[in-house]
Amino acid sequence: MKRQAEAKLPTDWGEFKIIAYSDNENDWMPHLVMISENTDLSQTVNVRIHSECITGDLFHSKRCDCGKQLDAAIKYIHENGGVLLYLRQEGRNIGIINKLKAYNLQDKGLNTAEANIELGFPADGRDFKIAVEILEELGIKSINLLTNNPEKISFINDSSIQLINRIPLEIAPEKENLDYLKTKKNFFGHFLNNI
Ligand SMILES: Nc1nc2c(ncn2[C@@H]2O[C@H](COP(=O)(O)OP(=O)(O)OP(=O)(O)O)[C@@H](O)[C@H]2O)c(=O)[nH]1
Ligand SMILES: [Zn+2]
Repeated sequence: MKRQAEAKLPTDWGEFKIIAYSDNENDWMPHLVMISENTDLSQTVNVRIHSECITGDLFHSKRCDCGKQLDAAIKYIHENGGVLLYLRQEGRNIGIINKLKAYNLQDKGLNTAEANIELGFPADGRDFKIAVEILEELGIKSINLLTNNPEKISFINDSSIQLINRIPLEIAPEKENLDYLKTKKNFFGHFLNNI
């Protein structure tokens, strides 16, 4: 995992720097990092570790809360300083094709975890090793993490990175994603108070 390229990135939210990380300089899908201007990486840094969800992040799908979490995280990071890690872990690491197959199974009554298992995958195929590697490469030693996911918390707690605070990133449920959020809370143990 290496820093392959970086550039200034002005956005609707404000000024960021974007960095692409990959083993291979010709990788078309490198992990991406957005750093808000004036972020001091030697202090405790606000960090969002976001797993790619093209349907939610780009097409504003209502099946999940990913797109709204991404927008809220970028806004928070712009306002308070911080770093967004955009990890290419589409569909909790099963890829977009399998995620669409999982959606069909969910339409037949399976929940998000059961659908993954029915397709022969773990309920959640991610780990956050890459996130730790990237944070280390950036020289970050201490973070506040924007998440509701207890797995991310324990992964960071077992790493070289010091976790100071969890910043909740809870989105108001809608009827289309209520079952999805219930599974997040009841099966995966996410800290969700509005469900
Ligand atoms: N396999 C599968 N993946 C999904 C589904 N809905 C969303 N995802 C993926 O789930 C990932 C986001 O993970 P979530 O569990 O929603 O949230 P999280 O990032 O673990 O937790 P937070 O930090 O609180 O947001 C993205 O990669 C999405 O593409 C689904 O129904 N099936
Ligand atoms: Zn999503």
